[in-house]
Amino acid sequence: MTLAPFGARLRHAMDDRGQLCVGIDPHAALLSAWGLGDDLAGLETFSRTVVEALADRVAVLKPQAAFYERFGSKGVAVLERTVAEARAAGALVLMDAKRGDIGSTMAAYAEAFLLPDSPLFSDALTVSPYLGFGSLRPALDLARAQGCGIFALALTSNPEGFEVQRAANANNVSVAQQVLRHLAAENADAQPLGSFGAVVGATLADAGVDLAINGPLLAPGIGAQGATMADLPRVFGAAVPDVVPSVSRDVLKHGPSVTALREAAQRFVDDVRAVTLA
Ligand SMILES: O=c1ccn([C@@H]2O[C@H](COP(=O)(O)O)[C@@H](O)[C@H]2O)c(=O)[nH]1
Repeated sequence: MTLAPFGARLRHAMDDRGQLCVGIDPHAALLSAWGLGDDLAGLETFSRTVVEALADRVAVLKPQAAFYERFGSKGVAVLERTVAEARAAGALVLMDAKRGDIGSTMAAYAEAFLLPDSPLFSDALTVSPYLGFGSLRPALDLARAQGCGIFALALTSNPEGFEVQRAANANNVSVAQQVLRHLAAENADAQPLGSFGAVVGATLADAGVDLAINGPLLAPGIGAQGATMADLPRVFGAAVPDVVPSVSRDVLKHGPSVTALREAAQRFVDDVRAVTLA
């Protein structure tokens, strides 16, 4: 069955459930705080609990692949189950794997995450455009064909990103702005929202770029990295309705109580709603 375009599915999910992405980041410190071992059993219980708590109510769940890969193939198997269970429970799954390589290799990464028969099939994938936006073509094309989404790093939430992403070409156009222009071209004419998004940190003093890409803007950095939902209007301006604020540790620290995880996520959803209605 062919999926509807990711952008349309995301818009619907955000209208229905609110603008929030919760990251599934099983840090060793969180496993310990939840009373779990830093091992495969802990990884599985942690992931299952987050899915049980949130997959039927938040718009997007974003597993961070690194925390599964550190356990090798058995950790990746937990990731496969986590993705499948989260999708089955109704969440859109954005795989945070930040893949990026020459085009021929990018095609294999795209198949790993965006081909429906793949064990890691996800609704969307984060990618790095720093081998040149054109190197992402196989992933962009496969995502479009399968009703999936792509989120390309534009202005990341970490301070170290500045020297690369704010560097400018001879026409004084920053690298980030060029990425955003490419995304806007991919989203041309898409309704109600394009499927090709950008990662723009909520931690930025201001975006300083044109964010009108007709696509979603994933905004990590809220909570543990210091940003709040109140920062969204300053960073994103008129694009706030297309922002998918992303929170990992500041929700996850409330586990393992399912109720407390749900309440924490709901507080963030309410905070975003307050900002968008202001
Ligand atoms: O610019 C970026 C891109 C991705 N991330 C990822 O988001 C989460 C943030 O976790 P918190 O606990 O909410 O800080 C994590 O998986 C990062 O790899 C980001 O932070 N910034």
